[in-house]
Amino acid sequence: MTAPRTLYEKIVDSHNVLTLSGEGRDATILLYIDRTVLNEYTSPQAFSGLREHGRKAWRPQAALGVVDHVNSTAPLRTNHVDDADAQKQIDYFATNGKDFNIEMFDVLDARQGIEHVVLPELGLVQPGMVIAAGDSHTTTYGAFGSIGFGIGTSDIEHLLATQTLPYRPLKNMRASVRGQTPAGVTAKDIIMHLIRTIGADGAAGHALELDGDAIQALDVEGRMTICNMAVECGARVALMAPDAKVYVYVSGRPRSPSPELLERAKASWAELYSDPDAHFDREVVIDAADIAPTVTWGTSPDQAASIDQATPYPHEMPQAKQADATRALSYMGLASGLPLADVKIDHAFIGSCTNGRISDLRDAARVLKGRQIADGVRAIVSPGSSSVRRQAEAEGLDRIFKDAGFEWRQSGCSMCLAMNDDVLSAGERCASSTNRNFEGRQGSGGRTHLMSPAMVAAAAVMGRLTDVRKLPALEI
Ligand SMILES: CC(C)[C@H](C(=O)O)[C@@H](O)C(=O)O
Ligand code: SF4
Repeated sequence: MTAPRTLYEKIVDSHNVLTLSGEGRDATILLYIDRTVLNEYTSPQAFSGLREHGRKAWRPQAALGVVDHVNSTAPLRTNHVDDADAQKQIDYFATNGKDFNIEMFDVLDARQGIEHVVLPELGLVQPGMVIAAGDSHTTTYGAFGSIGFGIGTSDIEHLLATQTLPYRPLKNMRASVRGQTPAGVTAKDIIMHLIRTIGADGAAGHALELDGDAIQALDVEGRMTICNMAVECGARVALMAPDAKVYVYVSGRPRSPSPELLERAKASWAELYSDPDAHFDREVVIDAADIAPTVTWGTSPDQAASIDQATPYPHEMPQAKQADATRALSYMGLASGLPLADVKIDHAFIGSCTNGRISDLRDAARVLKGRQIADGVRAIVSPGSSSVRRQAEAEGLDRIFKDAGFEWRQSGCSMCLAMNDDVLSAGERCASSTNRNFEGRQGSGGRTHLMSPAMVAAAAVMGRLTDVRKLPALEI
């Protein structure tokens, strides 16, 4: 009988080419990578490295590149941007695609979008895979029971040249979210609550498996939101055991394997769960009933609270957190003891690989239907991919957003990290469906409050952070 293994260990074992050094838990192995994801921002040096060393891409068909970080989201955008550096990245990316025989989607491609939205919607993420990308939010793919992790530029070069990576397996951690979430609580609230509970380094050095009835109850897109943001509590890999919902999601998409192959794959997918006695180095249990709509008040994703709470008094916090909290409140321009529901906003942003999928847009549109954003608020929505945008338009969601006063833009990372023209001005405060609220993340001096898309919509309507469950009823 083999020793019980975690889901993470099973997938690592099945991709272990050979042991490079050490043994047991200290071994460094050579890990086979099924898919490589590239973007224009983190891949250039890797390609330059390949050129310098005279190397080719060993398995170009395993890689896909998408322009997403620096591109414009203007409704009538072209392949050209004003920023010369960004233009260079976009052009070099296209050249690299041609020279190395790798498929690349430029901004005008009908399949363009944020890489972590595009891969799953094409059917390129299947259970049991190992996927690496030059981007930390590659953890998103854990929603399918596949290992996804971010790598640096020199690793991208190694990966393209060999389709493998030297790899030190991670420790195992499990977070179980038990019971039922209260009405109005979304996947985003679950992950923000977990991050707030265990801290921004709570899962550092671990592969984080999430299970429990509250996770099983989520649709696949909600699960992606959670795995995406798991990196904000330090997890290098997030994982959820795949189930029938995942099987349905991964079939019938433009790049899904054939129905026959999928049928055969299901036999091995059925093994993708942690054995009952598998060892976890760390375990936490969250009671789903405790979770409320959550917003950040600070400059780290764990500086968060329920919307019905107030900003903290740093001296009442654990010693180790006081200095950061004081600095964060000052950067955010917030006094202590201020009810979060009194915090006024200037901006609202819906999009990103955390919450830019069709279900996220539907959630926000449900709140906005028949309502108007508050005077003085600027609100934009950037669908996670061009195909999400088309789907939303087919459902009439664009009209709801526009009628409410939102700008309906093209897809890309956009204001999630403000590498294009979608930037906050210093001092501006934004309700944002994104995943990072670091200082300057959405523009130098800009202030970010993270929350779910429905909560962003509610904040846009009220002009201040708002419990979406308490929005005044529509006058009909
Ligand atoms: C630009 C890229 C390196 C970065 C990441 O790795 O996550 C970005 O996507 C982000 O969200 O901060
Ligand atoms: S949308 Fe944001 S988090 Fe996602 S890849 Fe782009 S910048 Fe990173």
